[in-house]
Amino acid sequence: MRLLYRSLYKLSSSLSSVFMGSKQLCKFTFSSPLTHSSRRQLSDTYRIPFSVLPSKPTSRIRPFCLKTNGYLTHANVPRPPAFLEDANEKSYTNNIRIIKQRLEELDMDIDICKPGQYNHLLCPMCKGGDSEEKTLSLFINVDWSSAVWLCFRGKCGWKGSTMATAGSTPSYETPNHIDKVKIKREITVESLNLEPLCDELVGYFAERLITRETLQRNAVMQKSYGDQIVIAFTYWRNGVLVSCKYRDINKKFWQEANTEKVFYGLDDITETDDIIIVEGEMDKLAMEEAGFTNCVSVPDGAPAVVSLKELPPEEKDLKYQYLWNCREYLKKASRIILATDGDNPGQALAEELARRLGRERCWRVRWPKKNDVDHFKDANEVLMYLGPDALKEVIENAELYPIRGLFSFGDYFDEINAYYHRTLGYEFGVPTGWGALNELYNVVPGELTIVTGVPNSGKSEWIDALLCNLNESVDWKFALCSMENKVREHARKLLEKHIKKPFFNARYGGSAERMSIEEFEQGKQWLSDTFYLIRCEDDSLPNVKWVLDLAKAAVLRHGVRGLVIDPYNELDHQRPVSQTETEYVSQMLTKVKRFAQHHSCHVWFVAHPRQLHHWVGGPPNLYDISGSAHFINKCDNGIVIHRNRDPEAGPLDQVQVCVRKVRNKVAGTVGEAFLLYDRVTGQFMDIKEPPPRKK
Ligand SMILES: Nc1ncnc2c1ncn2[C@@H]1O[C@H](COP(=O)(O)OP(=O)(O)OP(=O)(O)O)[C@@H](O)[C@H]1O
Repeated sequence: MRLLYRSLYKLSSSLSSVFMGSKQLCKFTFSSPLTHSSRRQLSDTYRIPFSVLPSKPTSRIRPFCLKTNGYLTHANVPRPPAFLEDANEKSYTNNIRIIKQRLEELDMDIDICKPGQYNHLLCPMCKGGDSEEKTLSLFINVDWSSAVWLCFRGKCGWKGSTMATAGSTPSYETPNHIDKVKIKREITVESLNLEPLCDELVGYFAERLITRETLQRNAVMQKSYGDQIVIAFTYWRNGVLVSCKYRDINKKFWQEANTEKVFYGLDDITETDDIIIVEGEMDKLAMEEAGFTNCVSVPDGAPAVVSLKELPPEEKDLKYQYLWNCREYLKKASRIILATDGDNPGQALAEELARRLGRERCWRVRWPKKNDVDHFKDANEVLMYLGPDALKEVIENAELYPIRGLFSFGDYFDEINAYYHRTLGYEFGVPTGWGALNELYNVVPGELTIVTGVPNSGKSEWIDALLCNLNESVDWKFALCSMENKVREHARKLLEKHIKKPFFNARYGGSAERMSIEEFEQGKQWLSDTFYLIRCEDDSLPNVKWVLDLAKAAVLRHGVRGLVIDPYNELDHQRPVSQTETEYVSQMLTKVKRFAQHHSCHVWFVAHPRQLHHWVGGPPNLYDISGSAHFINKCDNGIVIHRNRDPEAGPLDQVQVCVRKVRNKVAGTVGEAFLLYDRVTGQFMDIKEPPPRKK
């Protein structure tokens, strides 16, 4: 029996040591003198039926399989035999001391923990998430020989183990086994053999305008590696040395292994609302020379580019662990100035920091110009070349970190200046070519004009004439989506307006001479150079997106400045059943306007009025447009084209251009103008001075 217990104890010890390294189910066989039955009994009793680092928090983690609900009670935890306790009292006390120390080093609060049972603690990695639940399950062996833990919070899953063997270190990792977290070592200036800076190194810093006082306040030291001396930047937290980073003469950096990742200069931001973050220790020291001690440096430099991935959960955000480790310091800050390097990695770092700290409280700096092309790169360069006052000015002139979608007018000053000085072009709009409309309607790039009128009022003709005028005056080109027109007929109408002669010798031409073949050939070239046709080749109806995509191609490929969609009802307007026509029209017009604005392109959109029941021959109202009041609400300009059809009421060739809406007062105002329509050439003319018809 005594022998059996001795073997048991031996087994228990050997189990402990295997326990740490194995991720497998541990089963042990015994060498003689155990009998088969005692071996089975022992095997059953001392099997450790769980992986030390289980992939799932299942029942496999229950030691000794004695409990059905996953938790052990004092009563059913097997205890070592009493005489062994006596015999190993010293080792038992030693175990407690070591295990306690190891777990406390990992920030586990084990004062309330009992061995031989599952203890529920706040996980030092995830702090229990937002709810701050005690999600860490810690099991300490009854004899304090080892401990194992697992955080049951899905996002964390931190797990690990440690044992009381001298010289061993705890091991722990996240469920994916990729985020191996380094063990935090206790270090001191003495244990790292750090020494005060020698005069040569003080001189080296002096060349960079870093004074001895600044070096002393920041406890910059040195360390000897054989005959080489390197700079030691000491990292402190609450006055305790937590890490040390070295820099050799070749600007090579390395950090003390297994130490905590925190900001350099952390203790300088304990009480500050404003924090400056820089990219290197030298920059932190440079900031101090400019009068800013509320500055910290990142410990690891900058990433090459901004990650395109979603932000990882903080426990997996290993590159930026220092941010999370210093969260308490950063929480309080209301203004964080990101004074990272001006190069691409520096800017990528600023973006990564801003993503994590919240853009709304971040600011950024603009490094001054070095010459016509380059800017200074960082704080130390500015200090060295321009001095502390210039560096101070850089920080004082820090600007709000941009937030996508949130702007100030200041962001647009270039554009506003250009508008004021009229260097953009067409600020007042392009005159239509008809004096009668000069005060009422001018064509501004980026605006949307809705044109309506009863059928056959001459809407399409008027728009075509307008395009010809604009081409003549400012050489604009246009994309035409005119579904009702046959191409050849549309060509005829445009050519007649351009050449100012009828296309055919036909009835409508009267005595006017037909355009010559030369004029026709020249006109064809003009057509090709001026208009780009958006047409659906098959029978299906195009939708607005399709039209706008092609118009965009016409803008980029041919530089068109105007798009005509004539008429609206010839497009495909299928919409989801849940969407009303009003909602659809609103969204559709938003897309059209966005296109116009983005491409600085004027869009004319022809929309028919709904059936007018009691029409007495007058021009319709913009609100009569079939479909939705959004046509009038959303457009920049609303024009009704109307013509007199009653010989009693006035001349039949008179066309009324009713400008019913002008949003941009620079470009016009509401009012009416009358033009004459020349049926032979399709030209529209001012009434007072009709242009001579070419014979
Ligand atoms: N003031 C006018 N006097 C005589 N005929 C005109 C006048 N204005 C247009 N027309 C003629 O009316 C016809 C239709 O013109 P247009 O296609 O421009 O009208 P619309 O308003 O666009 O028609 P719809 O609403 O059917 O598309 C053309 O043959 C055109 O020559």
